[in-house]
Amino acid sequence: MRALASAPAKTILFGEHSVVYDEPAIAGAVNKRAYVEITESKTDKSILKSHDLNFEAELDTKHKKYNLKRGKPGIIRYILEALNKVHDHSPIVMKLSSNIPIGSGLGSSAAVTVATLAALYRFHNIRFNKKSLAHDAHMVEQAVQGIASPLDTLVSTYGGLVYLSRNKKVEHFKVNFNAPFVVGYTNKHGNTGKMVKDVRLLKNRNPKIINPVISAMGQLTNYAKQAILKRDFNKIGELMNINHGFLDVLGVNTMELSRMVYTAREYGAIGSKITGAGGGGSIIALCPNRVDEVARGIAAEDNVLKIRFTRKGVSSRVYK
Ligand SMILES: Nc1ncnc2c1ncn2[C@@H]1O[C@H](COP(=O)(O)OP(=O)(O)O)[C@@H](O)[C@H]1O
Ligand SMILES: C[C@@](O)(CCOP(=O)(O)O)CC(=O)O
Ligand SMILES: [Mg+2]
Repeated sequence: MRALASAPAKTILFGEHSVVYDEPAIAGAVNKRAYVEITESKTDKSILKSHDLNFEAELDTKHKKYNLKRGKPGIIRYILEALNKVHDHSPIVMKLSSNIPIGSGLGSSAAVTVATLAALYRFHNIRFNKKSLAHDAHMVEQAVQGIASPLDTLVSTYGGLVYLSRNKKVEHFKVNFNAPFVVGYTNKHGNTGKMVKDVRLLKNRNPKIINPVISAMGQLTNYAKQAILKRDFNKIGELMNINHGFLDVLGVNTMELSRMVYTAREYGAIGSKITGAGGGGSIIALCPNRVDEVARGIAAEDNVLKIRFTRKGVSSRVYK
């Protein structure tokens, strides 16, 4: 038997970090994906391989442990947590491929988690739907990171451009939002678990300052929702710039992220901000009629990712 699944990366337009404190957020699935294939193992060992991420590990699914043969271990924790939820510990071979920059604020952890769970459900012939899958994937991210909002796993499961409300209701934007965005990413990676914990510590030390900032980020996200519905790019850009300032206040900005954010504005972006957890990773810039200029400006020192929003969420199938 061979089970296959894939799930998209995402970019957060508004509300990263504040979404962890139940404020609303807006994020969209993008056309970069993680792919997982599961087959029965011909030996008594479970193996996880990734050519794209250049790692190979032997998995001990019973004890959530692994023996790394080569590469970096980080993302394996999400896979082991997913296996522990669903798998019966029979020996399998898992192959992971991905064209999502990892640890870059584009939700590779959520895409890998959603694709792994969907492939496992297919492999074991377990019924699932998007609601249950998004929920289980969120539980995996939470278990690995300690703190996580449901945003990334929801977007990776459902696809499309999504508004997540304060009470965790998902609204899908009906607009065809092919806005001219550029994503820039640096070679310095962030770690979501660490960034989210650092924000919590800052908030605990300075509640009277940070709590109002977090609620202002929620308010800003609600204004942004109206601006997106009206396709008011100037307003969206203005709100992105304010959101970036708030993320800086939360301490998740870095020299490289600042460089990309201000380079984008210098080359004509009407709004630019960190996207994702920060501490390294990516920025997103809104640049009507200036996409090529902004991309060239960022590429002088960092990397540019050509992304398009996609309606395509998780997809999976099985061959018997
Ligand atoms: N080259 C790599 N190979 C395997 N895992 C990695 C590699 N680089 C980073 N990781 C891990 O991948 C995970 C990325 O998740 P996260 O920090 O949420 O970022 P994102 O979801 O934005 O990509 C982290 O657990 C990190 O340790
Ligand atoms: C910072 C946060 O809001 C988004 C993290 O996204 P990413 O893992 O950096 O792609 C955390 C969360 O929502 O769980
Ligand atoms: Mg992540």
